[in-house]
Amino acid sequence: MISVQEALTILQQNLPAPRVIRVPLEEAFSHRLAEDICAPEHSPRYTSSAMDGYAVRWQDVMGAANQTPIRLQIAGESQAGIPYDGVVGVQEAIRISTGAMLPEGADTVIRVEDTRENGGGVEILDCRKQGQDVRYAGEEFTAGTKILEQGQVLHPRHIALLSAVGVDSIPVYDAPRVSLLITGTELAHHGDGSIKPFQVRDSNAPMLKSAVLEAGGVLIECLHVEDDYTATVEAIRRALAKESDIILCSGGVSVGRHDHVKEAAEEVGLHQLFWKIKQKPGKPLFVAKNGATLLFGLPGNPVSAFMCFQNYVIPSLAAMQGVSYLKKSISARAEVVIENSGKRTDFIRVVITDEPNAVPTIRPIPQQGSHMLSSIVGADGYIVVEPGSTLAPGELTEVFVF
Ligand SMILES: Nc1nc2c(c(=O)[nH]1)N[C@H]1C(S)=C(S)[C@@H](COP(=O)(O)OP(=O)(O)OC[C@H]3O[C@@H](n4cnc5c(N)ncnc54)[C@H](O)[C@@H]3O)O[C@H]1N2
Ligand code: MOO
Repeated sequence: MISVQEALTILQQNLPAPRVIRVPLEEAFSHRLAEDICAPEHSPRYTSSAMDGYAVRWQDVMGAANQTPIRLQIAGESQAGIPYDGVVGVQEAIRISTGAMLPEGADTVIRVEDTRENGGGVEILDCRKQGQDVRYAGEEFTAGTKILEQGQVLHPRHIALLSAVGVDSIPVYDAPRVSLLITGTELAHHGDGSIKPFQVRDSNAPMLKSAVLEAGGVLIECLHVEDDYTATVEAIRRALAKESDIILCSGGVSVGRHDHVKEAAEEVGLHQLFWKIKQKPGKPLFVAKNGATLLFGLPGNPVSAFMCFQNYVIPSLAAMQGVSYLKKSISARAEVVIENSGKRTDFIRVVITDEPNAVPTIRPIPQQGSHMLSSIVGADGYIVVEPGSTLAPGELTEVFVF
């Protein structure tokens, strides 16, 4: 059996390289940028008005006030999308809408509220400073400025920024392609109304499907096989033929007479990277490789499957999307004594309590069985405690957050 660290290192050395694809902006949501993006255009693109009002020359209106209004001639209009094509002359005003292009010759905008129209003219009743309510071309950033960094996950606000400056398609990391293979003769669908007393509802398939999506992967297919060697061989062969980056198997990796995943994987040409890690839960995790495809044989116990997904599959999927091979962690203090008197590294599920102006504290979930899903639902993360080691109350430790 190898250690947790050895397993992580082997995995890191064998990860498929990230694939870069160019996608139209409309399809970029939730992808990760593969390159820095520089703005092709200034923002704003042109100098415009921030308010509805009149575009004027500061020289003509300075000093205008309620008691001493200044009258200008209205010479035209600049509407958003229909600019005024002349030049603003002496003592002229141009009606202007919010977002409309500031006409040549004007340098200041007077809001409608600070004016009074009469006849063909307008009286300016107030003005504060030259350039008021003008938005200048390039004032946010100029063309060529770096606006987004490689690795950024594209949320709606990032997509808005890219479209505002005329980016039409972008290089992103392709979502890793994942095939799921759920093994187990005892399994029944979660919605099965005529489940037999000796059957188990399949919670790994729904969990892993959503876990893959949450980690940025794309699910190619989800196959179910009974604990049958030939069926398992065929299912893995099929997943390989689909050019999966990752084949994620559930169950059938221990030493029972009906555990076939390891032998079946080897039969179709995957070679073992490791099998069995000195850890709890998840001891029989099996990882194998064929070309650019990695196979994870997750143990069938639902908590073991989840914890192996957290500790090994998530960092792998992240690395395949251009993110360094890291797990998200925080520092926290133990509330109580936490010890590992066993022989395997223990992934102890903990509840995190935020403390005002202090380091958060943690306490273990009381029931940690690898068949008890409540041990991960009731927890906020896990700590890694080596065999024979003890955390004293108040001691700082690293917590990997779910
Ligand atoms: N003699 C030994 N037996 C076992 C060992 C060992 O070292 N020696 N290791 C134990 C450990 S640790 C684990 S973890 C399990 C892993 O076994 P498998 O990966 O072969 O998983 P299965 O036997 O198929 O199932 C185990 C358990 O999980 C339930 N299960 C399976 N699939 C699902 C699913 N999709 N949804 C919900 N529950 C599932 C299954 O019914 C079993 O109860 O092996 C130990 N045995
Ligand atoms: O890996 Mo097992 O999870 O210890 O039950």
